[in-house]
Amino acid sequence: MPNDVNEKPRYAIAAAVQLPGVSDFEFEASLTELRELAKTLGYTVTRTFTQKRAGFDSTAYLGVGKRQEIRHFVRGESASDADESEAERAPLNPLYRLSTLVAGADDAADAVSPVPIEALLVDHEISPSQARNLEKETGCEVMDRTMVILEIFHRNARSRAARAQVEIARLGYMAPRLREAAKLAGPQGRQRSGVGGRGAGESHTELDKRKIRDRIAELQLEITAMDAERKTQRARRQAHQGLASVALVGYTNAGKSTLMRALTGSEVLVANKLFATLDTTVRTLHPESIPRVLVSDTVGFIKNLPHGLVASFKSTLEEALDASLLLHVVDASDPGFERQIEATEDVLNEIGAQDVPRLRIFNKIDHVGGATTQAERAAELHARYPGCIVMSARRPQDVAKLHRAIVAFFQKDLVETELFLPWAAQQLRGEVFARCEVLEERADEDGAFFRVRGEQADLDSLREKIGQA
Ligand SMILES: Nc1nc2c(ncn2[C@@H]2O[C@H](COP(=O)(O)OP(=O)(O)OP(=O)(O)O)[C@@H](O)[C@H]2O)c(=O)[nH]1
Ligand SMILES: [Mg+2]
Repeated sequence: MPNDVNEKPRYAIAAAVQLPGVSDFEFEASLTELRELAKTLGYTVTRTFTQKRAGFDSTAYLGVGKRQEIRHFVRGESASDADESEAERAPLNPLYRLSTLVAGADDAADAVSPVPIEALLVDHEISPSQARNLEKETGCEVMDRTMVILEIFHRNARSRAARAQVEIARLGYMAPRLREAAKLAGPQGRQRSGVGGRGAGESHTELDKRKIRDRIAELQLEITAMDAERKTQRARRQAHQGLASVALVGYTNAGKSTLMRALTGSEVLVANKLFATLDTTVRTLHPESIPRVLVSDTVGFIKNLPHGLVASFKSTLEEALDASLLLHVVDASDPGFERQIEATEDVLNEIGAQDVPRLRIFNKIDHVGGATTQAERAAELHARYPGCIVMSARRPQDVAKLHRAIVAFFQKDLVETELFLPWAAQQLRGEVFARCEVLEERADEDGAFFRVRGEQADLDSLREKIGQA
């Protein structure tokens, strides 16, 4: 968003534990994604600390050694500074720091960051106490994957509905963290007094927790009201135009909004950022078809989408449930696209959309690089995912192909028939063309004959009108 460019650079480091059973590829892909998420928040990740462990350290997620290494990198000091030699303390000298950067030697275990580190991003959801201990030991603010995602949603939420949904998810994330803080705070955390609106014996934390519960309830009411509004709008749309609707769903940054623009000629937000879209927008497929098709753009998915967000965005995603066809957009140029397909399908199942027909769209084929050629990748995808579409949203001929596929899906159920329009009913001629695809037209002295293709319901209602005319 607009202020990103002017903001001063902010630096962060990333850390992750590689658990047994997680492949190197999967582990790296997830870390790459965390760095992308960080970039979306305005951070540059200067270094990544990784560690293989059988499980997370219960106290502070990472093992003691790794924690010390990070502290040293961030603060230029280690836990055992007292008995450190002069040579070991040298990294504190700014000139030394600069030289390590220039030499690209910052991967060394004893390196010190040449730039101030504002945050440590952890590639898992960790417990509040793990986060706090890690923070204490490393000397910098810790954000886990969930918090990073929540923060992005928070920044990108524009509409009232999206803001309310994100706030609920954030409050849900915060609530247990308050509880932890209360436990640790001990007796001081539990001031016993009845002043300031607090009930007798109610601690600050309990008060805060109550406030959070109240706020969540209030937001939920607001959302219910907005939902009702949305439902009415949706019902009106459906009554008006029949039920032909498709929803673009898929992993964040796959190109859903770009396709939405290309398919409908509308100006929705496209950005090379994660979770650029948080609201559902609905537009008509362009050029218009018979039947008329509505296209909706939806919020993107991601691996381990925080549960609070899935729940909060359910109403937004309901648009996807209502669709007659889901266009599952996949970034074919992303080496981790299979994992992204899985993550998307998990969320779709979670919201109960498993039975909605789906068309897989492998987008960004123009962006496939490396050892595989675009033709090879396309052939491989067609073989593995029968019926899929492989395309680039940047090529008009590909967009036209997708347009045809969408129209064909909705025309499957159309019936072909003949209509006779007597000269006395010519005022309905416009309606015939609007509701049906006219394949042939001929006329005689009584009126006009049309060979048409259309939906059974539309044809029935047209015949009735003609009969009454
Ligand atoms: N090379 C290439 N880039 C594309 C293509 N389609 C989209 N992009 C780019 O990919 C980035 C993300 O596109 P969006 O359309 O915003 O993606 P999205 O799926 O709506 O993302 P979210 O709203 O974050 O879920 C943008 O920089 C687009 O310009 C394509 O076919 N080829
Ligand atoms: Mg988008």
